[in-house]
Amino acid sequence: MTPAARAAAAIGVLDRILDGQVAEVALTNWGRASRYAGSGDRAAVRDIVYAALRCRRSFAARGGDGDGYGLVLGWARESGQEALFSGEGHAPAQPAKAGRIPEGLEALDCPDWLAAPLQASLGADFAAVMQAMRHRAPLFLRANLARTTRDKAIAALADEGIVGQAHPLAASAIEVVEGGRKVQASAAYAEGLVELQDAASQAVVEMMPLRDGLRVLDYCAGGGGKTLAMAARARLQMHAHDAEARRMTDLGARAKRAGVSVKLLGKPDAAAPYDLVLTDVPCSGSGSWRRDPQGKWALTPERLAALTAMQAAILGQAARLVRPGGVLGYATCSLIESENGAQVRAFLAEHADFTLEAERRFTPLEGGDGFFCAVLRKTATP
Ligand SMILES: C[S@@+](CC[C@H](N)C(=O)[O-])C[C@H]1O[C@@H](n2cnc3c(N)ncnc32)[C@H](O)[C@@H]1O
Repeated sequence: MTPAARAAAAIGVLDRILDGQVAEVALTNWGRASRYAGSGDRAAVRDIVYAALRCRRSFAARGGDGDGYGLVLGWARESGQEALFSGEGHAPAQPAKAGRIPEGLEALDCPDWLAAPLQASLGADFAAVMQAMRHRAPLFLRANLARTTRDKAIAALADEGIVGQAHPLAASAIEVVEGGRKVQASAAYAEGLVELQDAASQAVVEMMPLRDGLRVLDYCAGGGGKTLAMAARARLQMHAHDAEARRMTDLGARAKRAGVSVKLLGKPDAAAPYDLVLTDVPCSGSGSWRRDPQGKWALTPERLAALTAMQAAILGQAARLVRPGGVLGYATCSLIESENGAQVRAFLAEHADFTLEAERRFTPLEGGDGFFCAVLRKTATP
């Protein structure tokens, strides 16, 4: 496919997404219907689609319209490729609208209602963080320290043409700078030497005070990213639970590949009390909008309020499962204060038997996704 035909394909995919399809579904459907498209074409179309979803507001301004055509034209204008819109062959039609240079929140691709809460949380970093969110996230791997060292994992990846560099956010973090598309087919991945995991997500796990022998529960395990990262750090009695058990379907196989043992629990209190309970709660996902840009535009004040209520309920339930003297970890991939520090302070106001031991916020300015993590200690006497 020519670059212009790829732009035209991206327009079609974006129109499906704007009609309500999930981005991944729309891309898969397009791929199935376009047998002529090679892997390079698919990757290029995907990149344009995701860029347009991340920068939906500013590209609509530049392209003169918020439909697929306008968004891809906005992308082409921002990246100096307007000549792709020639109307010749498979190229998109020549532009009829001039568009305009986006300004303020529009230029930052920030929904109006989110500016106040994000400015309140991020302060002087607000504009830089929103700018960073306009670009794709780096690809990070976690060296599985249960099986290898980070340096050996980097060497094993290099043997397969994948160039990785140690990243300062976490002792296990590797940033892939070349050959990222080969990772999932690599022997290093198949043998469990590395896992796909954001660097800040790894840093959150490093904040958990883990040591051999501890009885640990990952209360919101989902696919098990943090479960496996915790299990790799020490010889734990590791338990995983999720309200939607089907999310943990692959966790057994992933644990086996990683060489760690995890017990899946239908009921979180089945093995209580625990030395440490991690609650990686459902959240706005505002820290990972680079990877899931549809979430930025779909979030509403009502949804945010429902999420904060759910987070408070989960914290309260999980707190009861921690043994006296044990630890409750609280994590979100959010940059919004009501889900982070404010949530922890509200918990502490109601739970006099807990104290705050550590708290940290991560933003994309450090390279990884936006995250928040608090470590809460339960008093030793019940
Ligand atoms: C942010 S995701 C977890 C991601 C996972 N820890 C990881 O690192 O891959 C939040 C998870 O919480 C689960 N969840 C939602 N409500 C819950 C509840 N009341 N109790 C336990 N899990 C819940 C969701 O099903 C979802 O899988």
